[in-house]
Amino acid sequence: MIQSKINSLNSKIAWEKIRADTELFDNFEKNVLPAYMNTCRWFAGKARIQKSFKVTTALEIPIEESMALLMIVTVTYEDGEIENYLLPVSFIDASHNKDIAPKGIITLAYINNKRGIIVDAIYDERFQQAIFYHLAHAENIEQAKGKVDFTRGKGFLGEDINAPISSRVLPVDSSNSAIVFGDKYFLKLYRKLFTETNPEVDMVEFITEHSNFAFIPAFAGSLVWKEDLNPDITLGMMQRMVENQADTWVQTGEQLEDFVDAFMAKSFSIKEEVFQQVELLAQRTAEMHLALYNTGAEKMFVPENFDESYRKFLHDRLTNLLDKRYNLLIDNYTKITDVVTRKLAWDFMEARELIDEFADGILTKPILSQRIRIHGDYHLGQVLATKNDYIIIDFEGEPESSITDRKIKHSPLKDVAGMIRSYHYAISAKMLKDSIVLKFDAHRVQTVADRWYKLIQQTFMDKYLDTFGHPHPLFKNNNEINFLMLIYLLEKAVYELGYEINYRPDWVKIPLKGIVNVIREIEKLKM
Ligand SMILES: Nc1ncnc2c1ncn2[C@@H]1O[C@H](COP(=O)(O)OP(=O)(O)O)[C@@H](O)[C@H]1O
Ligand SMILES: O=P(O)(O)O[C@H]1O[C@H](CO)[C@@H](O[C@H]2O[C@H](CO)[C@@H](O)[C@H](O)[C@H]2O)[C@H](O)[C@H]1O
Repeated sequence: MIQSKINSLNSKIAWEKIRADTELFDNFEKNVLPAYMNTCRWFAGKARIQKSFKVTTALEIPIEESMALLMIVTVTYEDGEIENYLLPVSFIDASHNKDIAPKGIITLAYINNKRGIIVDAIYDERFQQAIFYHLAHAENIEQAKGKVDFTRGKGFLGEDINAPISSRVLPVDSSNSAIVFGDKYFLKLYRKLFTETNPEVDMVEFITEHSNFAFIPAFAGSLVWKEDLNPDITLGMMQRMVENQADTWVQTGEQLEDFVDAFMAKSFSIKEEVFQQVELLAQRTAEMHLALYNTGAEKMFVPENFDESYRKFLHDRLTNLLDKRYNLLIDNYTKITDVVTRKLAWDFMEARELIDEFADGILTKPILSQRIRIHGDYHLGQVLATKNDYIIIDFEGEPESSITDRKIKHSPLKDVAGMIRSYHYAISAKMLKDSIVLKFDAHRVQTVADRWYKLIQQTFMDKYLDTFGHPHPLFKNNNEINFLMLIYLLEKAVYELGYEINYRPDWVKIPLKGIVNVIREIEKLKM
């Protein structure tokens, strides 16, 4: 790994003109950035062999009496792949004595005879306020190349355009960074950048501007770097801030504690309140899909058929994923020590032919259901629980897919499968607790977990489909619904197998059981 070689940066040039100091930039790229970025949670390349860090663009944003630079840092890896990251930076003079979170301090610096620190500007209040001001006034800031275009969405309240507002960084470490304004607005600054509009902005803006669906945080604005001859690059998006108790992964986990207590006391009990919540989430999910089903919409959102090219895409994707996961599983098989997990792995490996044959149905079966833009990475962690309802967030799409693939239309059943898998995870993870595993026979624990899962799955599916009413062009008939659900459940569980092998080996059993559940259903269809 590349290490930092200096403690401070020096320049005789004023900070506002710092781009002219090529020597400083060179130093920054070689000696400061690698060390700093490797400490950041949002930098996804930590485990890879890094070759270089280059500031390929530095967009200028005026801030109170100074300037912040929205740097686009291009990271090149040894295998030749590159990634672009957004790093906003500003210089804070020591005499201003600002209280900056230690993780925001990039380096000490002497700039134009002034001692200070170069910081990640999200921690600099001047930057926070400037961004809010530009969003509120929907300004364009001209750059050496193109402009930074700030837009204001329907979710931005007129009363806030000129009113003072407090700002702070949300202390949640995730793949992006968030600044919160007056507990009213949530601004996400994207860290990993893509040379196309981020799907999240497309989706949130579309739902806010073209439907009455109120269960996403309304779109309040975005900032985009636009250059005539190149695709737009989305830098950030602002939504209304949602007061929430927790996400539904946490909520479901808490409810499952009651279920586990009942099980320990030898009874099977799911509170009526739990079924009501599952139904409400299913209803909101269906309503989100109805908001996205807009036959009069522009091309990006108009519903499409299961044409040949989509069928081929879906089939290729599933079979490629299967190839990758079979190889990964074979490579890691000896690390699996648990007998039950080994047996599940065997069941999966032995079913390759059956799965391939079933997957070929994607190419050959008549499918008259339609497809639309969907959430794409839908699970319990992507839904915030408010006092009495749910708010759906994080429309960035599947983390492993390219931006172009994330914008492909699917049957909304793919989202449903994501959520059903998540319920399966919730009960399975809970049942892995030592207090249960050590006390009860594995077969009995599995039977009880299956029973919980089947009831919840059925409750979700029934309410989801009822909300659409029958028939609906998105779901031609039950045969298609069942076939597509199995395909998407399989795809998701096979994807998850990779995630668990790489990040949570103790949980490998969960997606394997999900895959084997699908195999058993396929076998039943053949009988
Ligand atoms: N509009 C919002 N209002 C309040 N909190 C939010 C909002 N959007 C996201 N969050 C919080 O920020 C966390 C990260 O948001 P998410 O959209 O998942 O970002 P990332 O893309 O960084 O994963 C969420 O789990 C939630 O706690
Ligand atoms: O939320 P991300 O987009 O980062 O998704 C990744 O991490 C998820 C875990 O946080 C992972 O989700 C899997 O585990 C969840 C429980 O932790 C479960 O609710 C999901 O159903 C399951 O897929 C996701 O697969 C991964 O891409």
